[in-house]
Amino acid sequence: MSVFIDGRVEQGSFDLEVALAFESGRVTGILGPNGSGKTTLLRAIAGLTFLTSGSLTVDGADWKSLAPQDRSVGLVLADPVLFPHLNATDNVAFGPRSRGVAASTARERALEELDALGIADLAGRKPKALSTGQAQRVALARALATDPKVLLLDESLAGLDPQTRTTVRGVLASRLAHFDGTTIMVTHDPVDALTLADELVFLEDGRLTQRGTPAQVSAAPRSTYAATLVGLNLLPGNATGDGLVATGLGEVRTTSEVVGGCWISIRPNAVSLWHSPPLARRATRGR
Ligand SMILES: Nc1ncnc2c1ncn2[C@@H]1O[C@H](COP(=O)(O)OP(=O)(O)OP(=O)(O)O)[C@@H](O)[C@H]1O
Repeated sequence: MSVFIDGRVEQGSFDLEVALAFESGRVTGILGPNGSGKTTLLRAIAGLTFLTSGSLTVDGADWKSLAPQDRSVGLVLADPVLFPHLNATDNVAFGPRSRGVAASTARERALEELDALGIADLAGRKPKALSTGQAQRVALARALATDPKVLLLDESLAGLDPQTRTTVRGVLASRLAHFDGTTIMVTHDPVDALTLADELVFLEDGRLTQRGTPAQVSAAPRSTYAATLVGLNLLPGNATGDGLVATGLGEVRTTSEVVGGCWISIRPNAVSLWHSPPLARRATRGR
């Protein structure tokens, strides 16, 4: 076990009360409706919000009263926040530098991390010359370059267009497979949850309502929210690279550039069932 939180955070009329353990080397997706306490949980682990009562330990060390800068945490928000005057390498090197690593070692580490996230070619660019997707990869590299014990992702892919999101999600999945720390990821996106997370935690109104692997939650969702979220259609397919994927149900058109064996996820509410061709007025929504 790496991160153990058993406590309460009071914020005005809202209170979060959870007892959760997160293992190192694993990715946990935190899901729940707006205002259910997901960001509050991440802020409590990062030290940006203090526990009103209870305990927070990481690898056995007491973090409850530790200042944010003394916690080994990498935090990536929805909007990439980079220093505008520094290029990508120096932005990423800033993390290890601020933890006392020598300049040349920090730059080497930064280049390694940019490479791992597939953006070594952007090393010399300043943020104003980066797209949002590229900037978010730099922000991820900066968070990872400090080798944090805990990586906190708060809707980190939310600001990306669907195609970029697919690319960054793939890069992130490959990187997290080699990350030894604990990753806790807040998302509203079922595809992020099902493809990146080893385990899902559902919070509703400040309380844990379900925890399990994606397969366990899909098989027996305990709330309407969980059922809606995980009720994805997942189809095995074979992508030909021209935007078409052959599946057992026929050809599906996608915007993804993947070629070869793949999985397609289709949200149930994206499927319409028609008694006669779509120009007819009567349609039955599929669920
Ligand atoms: N500083 C604060 N003072 C008082 N209440 C707060 C504060 N920050 C958040 N809250 C309240 O705490 C509750 C939980 O907020 P939180 O941001 O953790 O929810 P969330 O699950 O991350 O929501 P979302 O999905 O919309 O991002 C909300 O009701 C919010 O209004």
